Amino acid sequence: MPNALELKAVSKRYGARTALDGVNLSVEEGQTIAVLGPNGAGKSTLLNIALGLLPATSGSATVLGRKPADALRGGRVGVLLQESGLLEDVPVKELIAAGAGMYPKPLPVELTMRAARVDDLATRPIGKLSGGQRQRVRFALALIGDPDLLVLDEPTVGLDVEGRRALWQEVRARRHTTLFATHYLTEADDYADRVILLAGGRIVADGPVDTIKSLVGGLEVRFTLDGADTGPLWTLPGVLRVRVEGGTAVLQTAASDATLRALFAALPDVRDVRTAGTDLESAFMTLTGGA
Ligand SMILES: Nc1ncnc2c1ncn2[C@@H]1O[C@H](COP(=O)(O)OP(=O)(O)OP(=O)(O)O)[C@@H](O)[C@H]1O
Repeated sequence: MPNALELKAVSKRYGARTALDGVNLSVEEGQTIAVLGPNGAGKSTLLNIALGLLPATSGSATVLGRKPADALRGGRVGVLLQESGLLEDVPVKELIAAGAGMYPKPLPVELTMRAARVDDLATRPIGKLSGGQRQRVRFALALIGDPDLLVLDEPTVGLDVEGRRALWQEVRARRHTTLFATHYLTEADDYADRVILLAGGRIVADGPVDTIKSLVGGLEVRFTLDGADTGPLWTLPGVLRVRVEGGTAVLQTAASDATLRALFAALPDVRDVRTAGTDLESAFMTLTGGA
């Protein structure tokens, strides 16, 4: 069986700007993959190339063993893109039924509307919906073709807590391959089998969430910086990395006891000291250069 998605040495340049730089990615069927990265990292560009909506400058992309655009046209791929336009005057149910007509084997319209939680909006014109309701309609349109690959670009933007939970429940229930871009690290933590971390158009980490966390390693020691110079913090025993978040210093350490003893010796007045295991947010900050 071919991989759901295969990118080989894919680069994308917009004039002098490199948006993707030699990206290699194999996605097996059934995986749920989160694409994370700071603004401008190349997430949307990667997703659009995977969908065949954007040509790569070099390298190759295949979806389910075919050219991405052919897979999309053949109805094998469901898509939710950021801010994609919807016909304003058309009622919700009519739009989703029209969407169903574009696929060879669509799911039943009513079932899909329930799954995306738009069943109570059936007769409402799109133009009269809130931002979150429109996003749920986009999700219904992504599901309706019962696709083998679901590609979602920041799918939960504008959704309330319950809306987010319901969307991910639905994605998990389908058990098909899903590739999604998100800024919500908790979504990657909770719902992805695998995380791809992009920075500056390159994959800087790729693996299960736990592996990404362990790449950064060890524990964190946090404390209020109170204007102290961060330079000497690098010399404390065990310290792997130092960063500053607001007025808080965050030390990544391989030996928290030794780091703490030396910290108290170096800064006797240090306050608000806390230690914790590395979370995905810290891994993200470290691996993407704190962007
Ligand atoms: N049509 C375009 N023309 C020129 N540059 C572009 C174009 N689209 C994207 N870029 C640039 O390519 C880089 C990657 O953009 P992309 O939209 O893929 O990032 P992203 O990770 O999705 O960002 P965000 O988190 O802000 O959505 C950015 O530097 C962006 O400015």
